[in-house]
Amino acid sequence: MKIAIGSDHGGFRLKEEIRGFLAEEMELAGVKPEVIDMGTFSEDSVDYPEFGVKVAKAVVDREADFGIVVCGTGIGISIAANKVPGIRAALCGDTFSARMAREHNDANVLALGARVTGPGLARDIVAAFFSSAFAGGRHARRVDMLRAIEGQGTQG
Ligand SMILES: O=C[C@H](O)[C@H](O)[C@H](O)COP(=O)(O)O
Repeated sequence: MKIAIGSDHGGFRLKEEIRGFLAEEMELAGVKPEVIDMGTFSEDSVDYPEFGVKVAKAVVDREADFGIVVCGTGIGISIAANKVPGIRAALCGDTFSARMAREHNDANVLALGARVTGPGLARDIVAAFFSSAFAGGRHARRVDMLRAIEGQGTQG
């Protein structure tokens, strides 16, 4: 499974930590990940929309199966990712939300706030997200409605 990951300067350190533990956590879920790091690559100040969109485009262009985006709060970068049609980015600060984001919303991007969520909890959130699967059924109808709002029909 390919995972695109990106952050601004506020999320840089947590992005680096996630890169470190992602393989370990996902292999526990029986998945071998390939991580595509889309930056940023230092703590120098940058603008979160650039990195949210880079990760989102990698997902809709199918260069990656999922994305992870990180900024200070996770808010700005998740808003940016969600501007790209086909993206369902979920800002998660707890493991229940991470599981529901996959099971109910078929989220394809996980957003985290590095100034809100510590690395230990972030690790558990990542594990919960990637060990959960879309439940379909009534939720598929609702996700189709989200796609319709984008004017994309049922594709994407
Ligand atoms: O939603 C936006 C993010 O939290 C950014 O990481 C934050 O706004 C960056 O703030 P600053 O430029 O003060 O580090």
